[in-house]
Amino acid sequence: MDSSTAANTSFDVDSNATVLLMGLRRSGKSSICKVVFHNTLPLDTLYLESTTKPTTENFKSLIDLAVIELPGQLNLFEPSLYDYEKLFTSIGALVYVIDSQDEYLSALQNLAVIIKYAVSVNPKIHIEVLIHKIDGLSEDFRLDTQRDIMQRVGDDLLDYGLEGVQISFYLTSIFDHSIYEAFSRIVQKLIYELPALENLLDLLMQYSNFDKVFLFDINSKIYVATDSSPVDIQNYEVCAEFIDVSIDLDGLYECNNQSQQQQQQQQQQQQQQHFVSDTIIDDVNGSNSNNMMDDYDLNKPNKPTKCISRLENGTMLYLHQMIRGLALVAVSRLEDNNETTAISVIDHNVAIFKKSLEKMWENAKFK
Ligand SMILES: Nc1nc2c(ncn2[C@@H]2O[C@H](COP(=O)(O)OP(=O)(O)OP(=O)(O)O)[C@@H](O)[C@H]2O)c(=O)[nH]1
Repeated sequence: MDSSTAANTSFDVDSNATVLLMGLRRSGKSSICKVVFHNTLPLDTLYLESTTKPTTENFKSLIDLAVIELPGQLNLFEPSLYDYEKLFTSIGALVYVIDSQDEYLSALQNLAVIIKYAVSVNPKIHIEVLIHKIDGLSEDFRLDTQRDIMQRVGDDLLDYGLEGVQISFYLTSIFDHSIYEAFSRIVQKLIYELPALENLLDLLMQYSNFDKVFLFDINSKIYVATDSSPVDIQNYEVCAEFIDVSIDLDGLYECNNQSQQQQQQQQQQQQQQHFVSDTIIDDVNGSNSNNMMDDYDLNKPNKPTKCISRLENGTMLYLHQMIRGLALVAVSRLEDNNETTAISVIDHNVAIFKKSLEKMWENAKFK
């Protein structure tokens, strides 16, 4: 990949890179925030207290994302302290959470009223519906539920004369990767220049013999972009787990005086995740003391990490830390015999990709 092939475009993020999370009480809003953005274990959300007032969380990644959660008991049309018009005009996406394990007809009525209001004050708003807690439904029943909900929402909008409104539906659960996949797709809609990023990733894939490549936000495991081939959830899972393994190995590499017990634990964890022992971890700048999570503190110097591993089935995983707490993670079915040359080519291409990303970021209007 030569540097002139890398698109020379700047990317803007939506000035409204704010997601409004709504849904009835106990639908799962706080749990989603905790699991996706704070790495809370799903079971630790069981006894979360009810949210009583709007909360905002800010996440710095490729875009500076804000997630506002409105308590389930708030009624938009009761006189209140909150300026809903201002709120709805300033958001990029409305994410409405429906508890699929519960009786959902009242949630659907509530959703239709909210959509009607949202599009009247902000016609450009993205409307995203999470059919949530699907872990409690059988495979067949999940699809039936989705069909039923989509049909009813469509009918309700028709009654309001809003048949043209675009709504995306996702089947989600905090107990598997579906919630990350849904949030990845939602966040991507707020990045204006996503097509340019996808083009760059397509080029990188083509010149580097990758089968799939993701640009991940390291902390949340949301992917902010991927190449244009379809996402296979297994590829996503293996790449997301590889980030954790790389971080663990990075820590191991950093602390020479780490106790033997900790090292054993990390080795066990690595084996559990089916990674073979020929993982190479490398600091691209030549210094050994780095931690990928450092990139989150944007005031700290950027010390990128690279990690390569071969799975038992021969697949190669390649991770390279980028800017803004992001990591490029790729899957390749590269043969063993030409590995060294191929990795040099990949390193070269990835370095060009990273420069293009830096350039895009420098030129971004909204930071
Ligand atoms: N089975 C299952 N339970 C979930 C899932 N997500 C959340 N829950 C559970 O649902 C319950 C309510 O979750 P909360 O996150 O508190 O719901 P909320 O929408 O924030 O509720 P309010 O603050 O009252 O508006 C908790 O016991 C969670 O553990 C899921 O994907 N599957």
